[in-house]
Amino acid sequence: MSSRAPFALEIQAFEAGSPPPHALSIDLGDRSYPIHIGQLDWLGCLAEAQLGGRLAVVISNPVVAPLYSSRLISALRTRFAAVELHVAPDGEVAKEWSSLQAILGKLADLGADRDVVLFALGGGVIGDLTGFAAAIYMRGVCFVQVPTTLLAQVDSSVGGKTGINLPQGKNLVGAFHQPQAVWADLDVLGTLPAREYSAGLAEVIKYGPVADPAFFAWLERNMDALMARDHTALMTAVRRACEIKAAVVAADEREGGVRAILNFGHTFGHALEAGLGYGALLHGEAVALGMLMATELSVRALGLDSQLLQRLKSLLERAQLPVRAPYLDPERFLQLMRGDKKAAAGSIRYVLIPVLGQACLQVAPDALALEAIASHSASVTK
Ligand SMILES: NC(=O)c1ccc[n+]([C@@H]2O[C@H](COP(=O)([O-])OP(=O)(O)OC[C@H]3O[C@@H](n4cnc5c(N)ncnc54)[C@H](O)[C@@H]3O)[C@@H](O)[C@H]2O)c1
Ligand SMILES: O=C(O)C(=O)C[C@@H](O)[C@H](O)[C@H](O)COP(=O)(O)O
Ligand SMILES: [Zn+2]
Repeated sequence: MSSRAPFALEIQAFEAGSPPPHALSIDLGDRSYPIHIGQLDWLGCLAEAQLGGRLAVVISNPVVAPLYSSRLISALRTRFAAVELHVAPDGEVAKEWSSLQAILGKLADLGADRDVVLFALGGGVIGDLTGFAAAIYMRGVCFVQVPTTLLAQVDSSVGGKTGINLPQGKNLVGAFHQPQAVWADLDVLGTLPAREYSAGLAEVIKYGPVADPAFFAWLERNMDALMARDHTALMTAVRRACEIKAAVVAADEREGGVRAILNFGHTFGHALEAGLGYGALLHGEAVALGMLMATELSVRALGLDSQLLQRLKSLLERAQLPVRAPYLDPERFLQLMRGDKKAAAGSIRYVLIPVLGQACLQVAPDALALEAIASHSASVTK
């Protein structure tokens, strides 16, 4: 098997000790935008973004809207003549055509023109759905990400990947469309259920193996504080995750190369999500399992030191994430992975780890991939 060179990535060194500034910026030329992190004043963020006008539409869901929409709507009323709320269904199942159509229909019914601004108030599902609606309504309108899950704050709200699922695979329909700003208010995480919080930690952990050994070691030292939702630890983790994601996206917005490293664990994970039925596993849980499988494959195919596999497994366990996948028929698993967007010329390309902190995109024999899957899966349907 030919071995690919790891992607090169330049990121600022990780400094856990220094007090983090509360706003980052993602450098995309005239489409650059701020990522605000911390205890936020949404009015101030809005003023800084210089957003205002005739109509703002908040897109949320039945869980998040009762918690946070009135606070957001009050802030928006100071700068928009009209503010409307649209409540999409909750959960992964909402990332589909009917939810998208309902948003687009609502915008048209409201008489929204190209100056409308959408606000995605929710987790990654609401962010992906709202972003896609913003990308295609009147061929593109502005939107702001107001992420309310840990996963959305550390990953999905940044970088402009938007879209919906098909039964055949995750995120198979979508667009790259960058938001105007990201407002990651750590206070809203107080109401997040424990299982969802853990799912977010999976995407935090992801950044270590592919880009940042020092951050990985910091996570090992600070997982207990993170599990206790300690504010300082959380601030450091969210900020570092966004810093890495912003650097990767700025280097390769449309995933022609290095951006693929953010897909570590996702070839396996997305297959689990689609194969078991959307919502059976949370996205972060599927990514946790996928990272174990991809690391196992890296050991078997690239000779990665198996110590990393043990370290990763132990960190995932401490984050209360699953480390054994439910059974999925191996042929179905492979079939779903062949539909992954990174596949080329009929071959599945995996994000693998030749050495801690570096990643490459690599074809591997199906037999090895099946061994990696079997090593971290239940052997039969329960
Ligand atoms: N675009 C990207 O770059 C990107 C990156 C990672 C993941 N994703 C996508 O994100 C989705 C997963 O996102 P998620 O994990 O945020 O799931 P989610 O959006 O379904 O939110 C998880 C659950 O938490 C609830 N919730 C949200 N905020 C809450 C709060 N503050 N308090 C109480 N409950 C709250 C939601 O209603 C939901 O039930 C997947 O579809 C995944 O494919 C996209
Ligand atoms: O931003 C990216 O790039 C990512 O790959 C982040 C992933 O965590 C995320 O789940 C993303 O939605 C996956 O994208 P896809 O292109 O594999 O559908
Ligand atoms: Zn993901």
